[in-house]
Amino acid sequence: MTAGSAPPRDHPDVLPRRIGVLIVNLGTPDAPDARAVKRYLKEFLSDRRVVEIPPAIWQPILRGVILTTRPKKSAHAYAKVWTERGSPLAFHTHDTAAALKDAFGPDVLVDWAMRYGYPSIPSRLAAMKAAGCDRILIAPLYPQYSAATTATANDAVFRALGDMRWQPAVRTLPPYHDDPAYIAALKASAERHLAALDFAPDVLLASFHGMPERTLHLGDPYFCQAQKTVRLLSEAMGREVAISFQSRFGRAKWLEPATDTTLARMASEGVRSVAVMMPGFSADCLETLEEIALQGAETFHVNGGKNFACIPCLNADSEAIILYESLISRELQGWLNVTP
Ligand SMILES: C=CC1=C(C)c2cc3[nH]c(cc4nc(cc5[nH]c(cc1n2)c(C)c5CCC(=O)O)C(CCC(=O)O)=C4C)c(C)c3C=C
Ligand SMILES: [Fe+2]
Ligand SMILES: [Fe+2]
Repeated sequence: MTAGSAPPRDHPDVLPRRIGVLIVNLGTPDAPDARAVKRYLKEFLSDRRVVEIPPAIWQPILRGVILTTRPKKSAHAYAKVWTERGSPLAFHTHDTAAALKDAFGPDVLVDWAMRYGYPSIPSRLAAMKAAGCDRILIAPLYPQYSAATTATANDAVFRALGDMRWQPAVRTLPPYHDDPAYIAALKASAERHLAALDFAPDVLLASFHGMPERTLHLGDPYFCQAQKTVRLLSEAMGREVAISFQSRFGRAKWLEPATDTTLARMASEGVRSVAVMMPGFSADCLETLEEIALQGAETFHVNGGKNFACIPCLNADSEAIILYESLISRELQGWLNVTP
């Protein structure tokens, strides 16, 4: 084709060039029932980045034991936190993308996808490409890097690119566990919610999703990044922040101290009031709303604690949107002339 001439009639459409930002979160069942939870758990727990046991050993356990017992139990837990808008993790992630829609100007499309379930990563990447995005920033919303979260989201993106003749250029958002904008967002959100309580907590506890302890020794930086987040937050807030790890799964040793035993111990040692925040979760979900806000409160109370508060995740609150605008505009530098 020569300059100025029209493309030949069989030439593929060339759309105006745009930039995509794809926010990625973990994924959640379609409904709070055993069938949907089973489908979700099968996909999630078959991911070799999540359960690092050889498939020949793990798949019979997964199919024969876990998927025959856990879906019913988990569906019951999901039912307690399900809303008119569906799963909290899904609607908060949707709302985050919606709030960022116009943040980077008309040439930047912001969308969201889930690593497991819907909307899927391949489908949203295809939609971005169809809308003319030739450069895409993948933003896995995990402040602390883990192979079980960040890496598997990026793997799914790169697998989808493997099927494309004309790939977009891709960047991935690095972990932001020690980014001043993240620490500032956590501090502002925690202080706003603490100020609204009718008690002043003796202890502020930061509860992170756990991981098998083995992953730390294999080189996963998650544990150390969580520790650093808490140290920086504690310095920024000018108060002690305790740390613990929740959501233990399976029989292996997980990172410690565990949140449930920490809450029980604190209450039995005379701590009267506690506020729990979950800085590793970008959005409220089953693990924060059921495991902490409901079960955690019960554990604290039955062991003698009096006041318990669960601080919401950043979700799509103003602190979160300021944070993501800062992180994303920095990553778009060179693609777009924006100031972080
Ligand atoms: C080996 C099992 C698991 C690992 C490793 C793991 C790591 C991990 N998970 C999150 C974030 C979330 N996990 C959520 C739910 C969830 N997690 C596991 C297991 C492991 N997670 C299970 C089996 C479940 C499903 C619920 C249940 O049956 O208990 C969620 C919530 C999803 C929702 O629908 O609300 C999130 C979010 C992180 C950040 C992480 C490692 C750092
Ligand atoms: Fe999990
Ligand atoms: Fe759980």
